[in-house]
Amino acid sequence: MAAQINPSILSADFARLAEEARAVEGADWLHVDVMDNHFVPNLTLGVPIVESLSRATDIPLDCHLMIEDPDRWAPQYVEAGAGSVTFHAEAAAAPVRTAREIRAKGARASMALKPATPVEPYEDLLPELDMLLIMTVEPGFGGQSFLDIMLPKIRRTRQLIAKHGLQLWLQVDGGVSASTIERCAEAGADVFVAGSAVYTTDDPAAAVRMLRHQAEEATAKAPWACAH
Ligand SMILES: O=C(CO)[C@@H](O)[C@H](O)COP(=O)(O)O
Ligand SMILES: [Fe+2]
Repeated sequence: MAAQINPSILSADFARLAEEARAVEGADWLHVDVMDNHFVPNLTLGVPIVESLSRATDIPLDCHLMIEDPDRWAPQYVEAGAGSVTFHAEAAAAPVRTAREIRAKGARASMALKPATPVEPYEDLLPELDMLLIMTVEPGFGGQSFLDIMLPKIRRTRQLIAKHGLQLWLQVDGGVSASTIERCAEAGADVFVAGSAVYTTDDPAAAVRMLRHQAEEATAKAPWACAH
């Protein structure tokens, strides 16, 4: 699969979300960070804004739920128009049921792991998912520094995907920029969330194109991609 770049609107101007979505034309997905001030110490937006945003843009929405009780809320984000819904493993009481409900409603099901959460306990669940998100910062805020110590987890996850012959997408989120995206791609990520690296530039669409180019060049040289 070609590298996908998902700009995070957490770094956009929330008063001009429709315009900010247009500014990243060509992006694969628009990453929408939903925070409830309980699972993470920050508060962003909820179902009504996702509904409006999905009407305002043709770019599919990749909703990253950093909330408690995602089992209850995740299906509502599919109904609101999200094409992909990510819930956190640390917050879900019934991740298999929640993933199945997301898929049954017609969206891609994805699960996220905080930096201290290992992937291995979830190996048997991977076939239930369309994407796994490895957080490369502690969730809650944009503009943080990329955690290099997550690279081994990305590599191990890519090996698990190969071992089971899965079509699972592997997303990284947090501190992804021109200076870190190549390391992520080499390690095995194929979906890249970038907030500040896209929205703090004068030309967000050009930043998306540049990040995609860098990721694809790095992937072409990566041992995991050559083995395909
Ligand atoms: O989920 C989160 C933060 O919790 C992210 O999606 C951030 O929005 C990424 O921002 P940058 O680190 O790319 O600035
Ligand atoms: Fe996110």
